[in-house]
Amino acid sequence: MNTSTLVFRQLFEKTSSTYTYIIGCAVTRKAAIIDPVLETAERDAKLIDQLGLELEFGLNTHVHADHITGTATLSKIFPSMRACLSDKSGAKADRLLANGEMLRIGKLEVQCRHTPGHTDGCCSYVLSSEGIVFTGDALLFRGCGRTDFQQGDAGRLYDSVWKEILSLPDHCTLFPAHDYNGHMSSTVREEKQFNPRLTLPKADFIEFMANLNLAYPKQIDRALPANLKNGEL
Ligand SMILES: N[C@@H](CCC(=O)N[C@@H](CSS)C(=O)NCC(=O)O)C(=O)O
Repeated sequence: MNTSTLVFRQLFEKTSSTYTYIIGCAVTRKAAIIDPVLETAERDAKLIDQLGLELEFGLNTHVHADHITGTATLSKIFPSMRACLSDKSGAKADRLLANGEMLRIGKLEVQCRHTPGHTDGCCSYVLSSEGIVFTGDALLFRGCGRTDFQQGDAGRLYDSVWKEILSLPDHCTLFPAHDYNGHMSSTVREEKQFNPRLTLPKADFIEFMANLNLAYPKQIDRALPANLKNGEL
């Protein structure tokens, strides 16, 4: 991580175990927030102000099912912030991003890589110069996003994670949207070696994902309709 050009914070929302990230250019103070949560949006806005950052983008990795995004709240606090989602999300946002599209944040360049499978519209955000990837729910620490609702497709998830994330250099640091056991980050090298799901052959992965038997997220009924409208209640 090149700390001379990057301002970086990892924040946590405990009800949904969501990680929110602030990334900023240390030179120009331009910044983005990744996967903010409604309940902690004001906390994050205060930190952005205290760090002297100018919030340009609110980047959602996908239409979340387990919490309401904080991008609508942050747009009110920072009117020049543009809320972004994948152009395959089927949801409303200020800017819909194509696969491979680059965003400039001061001297930082962030690439949107589509990583569907958990949902159709999942994407990861890659800061190549810093060797950092925000994987959303596509790839979690020693795990991955579930594929049993919201257009979930285990075969598609397997292909997109291997093609768009695990093909990056081994040293890249991976920051997920959630962790339920206290882990905060991983690397491409570790997940290629130790991820118990993604290291399976594809057919076995598909069978494994079909038998996860997870309970539905508690907030799904309020989160999905709101998140299709950028978190507007
Ligand atoms: N208990 C939580 C929901 C937990 C959950 O389903 N997490 C999702 C990501 S949020 S849709 C997931 O993909 N989990 C994968 C896994 O293996 O845990 C709640 O009620 O919100």
